[in-house]
Amino acid sequence: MKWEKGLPVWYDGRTGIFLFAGNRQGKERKKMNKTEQSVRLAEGQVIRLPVRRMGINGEGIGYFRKKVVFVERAIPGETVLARVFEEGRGFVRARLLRVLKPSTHRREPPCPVYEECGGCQLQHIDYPFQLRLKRELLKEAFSRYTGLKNLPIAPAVGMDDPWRYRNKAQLPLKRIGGRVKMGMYSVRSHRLIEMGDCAVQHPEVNRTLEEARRVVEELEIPIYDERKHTGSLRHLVARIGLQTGEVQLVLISRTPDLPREKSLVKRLRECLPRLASIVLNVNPRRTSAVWGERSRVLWGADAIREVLDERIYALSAPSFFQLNPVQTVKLYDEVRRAASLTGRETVVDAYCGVGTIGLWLAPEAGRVIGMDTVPEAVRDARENARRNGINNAEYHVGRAEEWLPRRVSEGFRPDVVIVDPPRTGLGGELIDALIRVKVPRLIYVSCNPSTLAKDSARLLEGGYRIGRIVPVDMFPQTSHVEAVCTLEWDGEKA
Ligand SMILES: C[S@@+](CC[C@H](N)C(=O)[O-])C[C@H]1O[C@@H](n2cnc3c(N)ncnc32)[C@H](O)[C@@H]1O
Repeated sequence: MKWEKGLPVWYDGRTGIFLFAGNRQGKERKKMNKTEQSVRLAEGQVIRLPVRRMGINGEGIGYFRKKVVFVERAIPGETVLARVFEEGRGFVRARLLRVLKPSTHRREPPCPVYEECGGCQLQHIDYPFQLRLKRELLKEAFSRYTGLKNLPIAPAVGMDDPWRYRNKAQLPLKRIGGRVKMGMYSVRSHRLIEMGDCAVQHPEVNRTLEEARRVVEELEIPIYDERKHTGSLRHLVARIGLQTGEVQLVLISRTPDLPREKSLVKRLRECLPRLASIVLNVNPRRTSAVWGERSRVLWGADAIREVLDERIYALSAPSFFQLNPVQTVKLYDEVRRAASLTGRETVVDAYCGVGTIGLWLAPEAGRVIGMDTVPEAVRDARENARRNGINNAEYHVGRAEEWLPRRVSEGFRPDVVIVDPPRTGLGGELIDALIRVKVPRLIYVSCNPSTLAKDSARLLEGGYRIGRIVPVDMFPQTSHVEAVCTLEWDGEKA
């Protein structure tokens, strides 16, 4: 007999289950017949689990009696003791109790709030192994959705220093007692975890947010209460141009104005001399979405500037921009390599944001056409083309899944199409249009291995073949994976 957290336990070698004395589930389980035991794995049971691989959310995954078991903070290669806390269809979630056989890649997470904060998932794993696991995630996703096992997936392109890389953070606020608190929500909850000096955010982003929080508290700006849907200020957002040092602060409010707005702007400017822009974004809805549709500049410029490899980019508050500028250069270089342009091609930059990828390629292309649904981003893209002396690029406001099929039906035939969609992936209409148009080179930039692999499976069925897949680590310490997947039109197959 062993002891676990003050309870005597028996290990049943046949089932691999630890049975607690006095535990109803344990007693009932002893009475079950063999078939029942092979399928039931109830809440509270403690199991011994060899961890086989990493899940998309960074959890360790093992298999127990044909069920997939997810255990947060367990590392592939380890054997752990875990307690089941949730049973789903064909899977269970279990909490890590003890690591019986630790991985050589396990390390002490440097962040003091790592266990509570939902921001990072891999700080307990050394960085080289994080990169290997991310590559494996892509491999598994492609194997599951396309059935292809030996795809040419390159080693993940990592960072020399995988800390303090994030150029932007958006944090919710809460008034608790007399204090204004700010932080991340802990996993699967709205419990606010104060983060202090976040180890993956740029120090200037941390400083801007903390100073702004202090000023908001000092001026007693009313904070939004999500339960009652009252108060004003919901989130603070800070973004920095790493090369220019310019900082933008966005105040996201339920109400169209903030009380003491003038004093607030004055104090923020006094406390934060690197601010180049203060914007109020209004989100009056009862929603967990952070951003509202309308923005108003309270002070300074409407956009900050960033420089990537000698190109300058304007970034308005609502426009998307990659969160890790150091890796963005490597990501776009990878896209340029994949495109292998000769100067004559027509290139489509679908989901273009502020035009970054298209402008990276424009000097080597005949013509670049980009589109995005956010009007501010398209305005930035046009301005960015002008500022960089690029006159063969045009940008449109529109949905890629509507724009491209319409143009294809009018006879438009691009040579290279780059798609860089949100996590949800490409729409069916866009995939159909890409199959109809038979693009010689289709470059899919993705931040979600599952949708990338699912969409690729449909493109493969339609006549494309996969050239190369390169993971680029845009988000060290987290389980997120970015990849550049090159697809080529396979004339023979079609
Ligand atoms: C992952 S970002 C990529 C942006 C850009 N390629 C870059 O590297 O910065 C996705 C972009 O798609 C835009 N977007 C979302 N849905 C869209 C759609 N249906 N059609 C076109 N653009 C869309 C978003 O506004 C965002 O700018």
